Amino acid sequence: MTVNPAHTALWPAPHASGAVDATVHVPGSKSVTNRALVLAALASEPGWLRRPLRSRDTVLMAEALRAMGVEIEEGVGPDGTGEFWRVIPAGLRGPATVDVGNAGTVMRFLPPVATLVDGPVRFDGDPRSYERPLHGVIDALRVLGARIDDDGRGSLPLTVQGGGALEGGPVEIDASSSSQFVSALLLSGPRFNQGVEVRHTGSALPSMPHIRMTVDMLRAVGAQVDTPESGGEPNVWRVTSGALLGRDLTIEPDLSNAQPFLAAALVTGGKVLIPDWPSRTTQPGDRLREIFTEMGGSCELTDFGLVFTGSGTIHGIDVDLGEVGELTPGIAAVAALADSPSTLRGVAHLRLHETDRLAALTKEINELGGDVTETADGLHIRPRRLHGGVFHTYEDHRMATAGAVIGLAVEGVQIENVATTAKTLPDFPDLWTGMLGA
Ligand SMILES: O=C(O)C1=C[C@@H](OP(=O)(O)O)[C@@H](O)[C@H](O)C1
Ligand SMILES: C=C(OP(=O)(O)O)C(=O)O
Repeated sequence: MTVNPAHTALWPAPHASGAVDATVHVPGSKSVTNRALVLAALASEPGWLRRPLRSRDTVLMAEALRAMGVEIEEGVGPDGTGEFWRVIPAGLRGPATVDVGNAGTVMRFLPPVATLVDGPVRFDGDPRSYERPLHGVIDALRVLGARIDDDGRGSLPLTVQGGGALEGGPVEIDASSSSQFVSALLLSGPRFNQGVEVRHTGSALPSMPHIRMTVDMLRAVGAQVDTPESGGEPNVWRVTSGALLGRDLTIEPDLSNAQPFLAAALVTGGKVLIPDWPSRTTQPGDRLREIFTEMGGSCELTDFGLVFTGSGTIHGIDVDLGEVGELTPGIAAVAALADSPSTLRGVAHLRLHETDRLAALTKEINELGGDVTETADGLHIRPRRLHGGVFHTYEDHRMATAGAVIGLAVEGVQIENVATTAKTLPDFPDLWTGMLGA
């Protein structure tokens, strides 16, 4: 096997010489871009995505849809409106091959789409994608009428034998390992003959804001969705069969990718402006306004965006992150630099994310001299004086950005494979050094 030199390269994380004072334009949301691509591909007329995120996860999604017959034109709009993708739906056809990389959104959102394809669709991806849970989607699709060939482990690689249509109807799943199981079934639900009714039967469902994002975006393209919040039964979502509209959607900045920049303000006692921070959003990153305020900063949502200011002091926090699990690595990094201990709870499912994030954070922070212990569902972090060293990233974009946050305060931190940030934020190294005025 050849080793990609980018994976072993070390990036010296810049150390902040003073308080940051910067405006950072954060590219579009991964979660919104990939939902918008799927919904536009399933619509009955063309649609537009403006300022889509262009990163490994979203390019994989676009390529996969193209492989199934969808046309996606790329261009640049007039007057600083940025890039756009014009999605032209077509009769979905196979045979097709889909590379999911290590994108949860691709590996979970597309098998339901593939049941609508006329022909087989083969799914494969990075080695880690074989380990990430997919059984909820596979088992549910079989109950709803799909034919899927896998090796019996309920995971990748697999082939969906698309029949051009799916019966749909009611299905029970345990989505406690990933909210994306629910989102996946709902997104394609309008195109199933009987729509879909998803009943979650397991223990706590993580990442509820991401399910709300799915529901909001479905409704915005004309789908009828009944949810627990709209008076339905707890843990039951129902999508009615019907045509979807093509829309013109401007993608919000990725608020989870804004996290390291907000953390920089907190860690250096500085100030960061994130333009275009939405006043209303389903993105989990919006919770950072509250979490990082409790950890010592303050924020103001202005006409220009979110202004986040650090006070020079960082406090520990005791917080349940079950709803906003993808924020955990960045919060752990800040917590390791705080003036008191932290407990991060409700995130056992992070053991099956891009890497086992609880083990990775514990090992890497402790190797810099930290004192982190894993609990059954999270982390205890007791801040200690840290020293430089290599921060390994395990092909996890959020490990890389978490290491960069620590590097601001600790001299001599080197991030292994910073290029892994390309999963959702290929511009990270440039945005980071730009923020620091380097
Ligand atoms: O639907 C989505 O866009 C996401 C849902 C969450 O997944 P899990 O529920 O698997 O944590 C989140 O962590 C992931 O980054 C994006
Ligand atoms: C868990 C994440 O990604 P994925 O969409 O691959 O699940 C993440 O981005 O933190």
